[in-house]
Amino acid sequence: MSNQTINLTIIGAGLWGQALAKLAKYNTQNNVRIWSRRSSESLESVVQEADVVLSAVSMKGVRPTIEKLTALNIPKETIFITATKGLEPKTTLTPSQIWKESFPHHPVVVLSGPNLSKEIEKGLPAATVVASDNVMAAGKAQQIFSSDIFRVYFNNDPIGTELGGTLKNVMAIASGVCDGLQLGTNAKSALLTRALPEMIRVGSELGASPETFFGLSGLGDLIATCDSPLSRNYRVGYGLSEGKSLEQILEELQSTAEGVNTANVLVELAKKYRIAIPISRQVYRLINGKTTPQEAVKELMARDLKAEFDDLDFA
Ligand SMILES: NC(=O)C1=CN([C@@H]2O[C@H](COP(=O)(O)OP(=O)(O)OC[C@H]3O[C@@H](n4cnc5c(N)ncnc54)[C@H](O)[C@@H]3O)[C@@H](O)[C@H]2O)C=CC1
Ligand SMILES: O=C(CO)COP(=O)(O)O
Repeated sequence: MSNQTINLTIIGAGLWGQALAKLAKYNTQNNVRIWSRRSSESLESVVQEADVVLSAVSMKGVRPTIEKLTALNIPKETIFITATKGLEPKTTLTPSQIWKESFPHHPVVVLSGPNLSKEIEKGLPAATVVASDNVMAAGKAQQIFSSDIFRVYFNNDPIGTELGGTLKNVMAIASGVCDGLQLGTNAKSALLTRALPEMIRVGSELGASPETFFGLSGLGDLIATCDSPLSRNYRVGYGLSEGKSLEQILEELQSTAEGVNTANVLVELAKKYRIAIPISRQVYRLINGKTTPQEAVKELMARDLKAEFDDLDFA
């Protein structure tokens, strides 16, 4: 691995932006700056010299951040890394699609994996994926973050990698409900197993490779988020199972739970492309007050009987 200094600017000083800054600083050859809306420095001053700009803002911050950056004169060699897990409500685009649309001549890399920020902050070992159609850019992202506490894999399916991390947030809400209602290990296992083909159906329709969902950013993040009270999305589901309102849960959370917005956008996408999303649909109904946790479980159990693999095409 080269010892060349890399100038990295991280935009977004939330939980994930700070954890990623810590990982990047762990490798002392990186020169790391972190910027947020509340920073005293101008955005221009922190991106001017950057080789790589990483965005770790929440979904609602992606478009405003990009609008600020497009007003600046950023050299086209600058690599953008997006670490946001969400879908844009108006356009249903993923963050990397928005970055690519706004910066068509820049390399864009997706970073996603089973990476609960609290564990990363403690220095516990973890792995992630960087995905891009630009191999050199992905290699640079790998170089920035790889260390003896963080193992970084590469793939060339940015959309699949991004959708794994995005769609599992909706499943984490369902999983929190499952645990909160004490439905047992069999139910939880069935839920997570059926969540994966649902995610793959959506991904395939949007141009992702099915295989990607069996990797760290898909199955890996599904396991991490659906089985940990450290996940905010899981906590949303758990709270709903206790009869709390979504408003109360989000007020108590004081943090980002992307699965709520993602479920709403996903239902629109599913309608447009006619994709079956039974689990996500129940999550959507639940967060919008159209069903109760108990009713949602009943409806999932009462669906028409079908073959286990009739809707997946791995060819
Ligand atoms: N915390 C975690 O464990 C992980 C989070 N992520 C993803 O990273 C993203 C950020 O998550 P967190 O840092 O945990 O959330 P957070 O709530 O701690 O921070 C959100 C960040 O987005 C910024 N932001 C929000 N609205 C904005 C706007 N309109 N303009 C500019 N900036 C805005 C905030 O200033 C803040 O820096 C989310 O998409 C999340 O799914 C991904 C992997 C792990
Ligand atoms: O994406 C995450 C872990 O990979 C973080 O999950 P939450 O956003 O549910 O906390």
